[in-house]
Amino acid sequence: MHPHQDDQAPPTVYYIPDFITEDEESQLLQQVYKAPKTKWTQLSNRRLQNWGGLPRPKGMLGEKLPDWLLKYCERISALGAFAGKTANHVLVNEYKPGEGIMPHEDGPLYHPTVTTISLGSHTLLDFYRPISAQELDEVPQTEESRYLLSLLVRPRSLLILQDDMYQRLLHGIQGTHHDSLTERVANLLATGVLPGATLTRGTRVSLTVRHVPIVMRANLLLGRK
Ligand SMILES: O=C(O)CCC(=O)C(=O)O
Ligand SMILES: [Fe+2]
Repeated sequence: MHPHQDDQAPPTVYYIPDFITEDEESQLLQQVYKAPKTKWTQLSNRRLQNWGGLPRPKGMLGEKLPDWLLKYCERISALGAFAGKTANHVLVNEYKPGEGIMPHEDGPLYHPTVTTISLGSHTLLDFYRPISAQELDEVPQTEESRYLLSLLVRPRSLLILQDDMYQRLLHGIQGTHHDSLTERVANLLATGVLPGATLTRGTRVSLTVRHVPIVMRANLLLGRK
């Protein structure tokens, strides 16, 4: 049996090319790189900035978003991406060519919609089936056999993932320098890139814009009104 035969196509993916203009893209990049060095967290294969507070199981100690991010939180929320709520959290990730992120789930702390603006370069976001309990007894599932499809995100685009794409599947980015665009890229038609093309990665900065439902106010934590 073909290993992917019983998997459904993703139910809720919206890909919006040119969601922001080239001017807005360079302004956003300027703001990201203007942030103090201490705002960056260096990980082994990327670095990141966290804005809006640190999401924790008991809630997020909310911090005011700067205007340059609030603008996009509001623009994305106005599309109805967060069921009437306004996004209050932004993760900025920077990937140099060859960098990526291991397949993972984003977890339960967020409203189950993730929206991503890409800046500076494209990337290929790969999606994987989770390992099911019954399969654990059988043949070990390799990353390759669990791979389902990829989405190409080009600079200035907005990607919105909801439902199973967010809650059931894992997503990751391979640490490569070149991406070959095969039939496994599910949104190729929407990107204007021809099948068979190879794209070379530059430095990509992504803004992952989300809504964290449980927010604590600092003054409540300090016991003041
Ligand atoms: O850079 C991206 O588009 C994905 C980032 C991501 O998956 C995350 O930060 O959880
Ligand atoms: Fe993620």
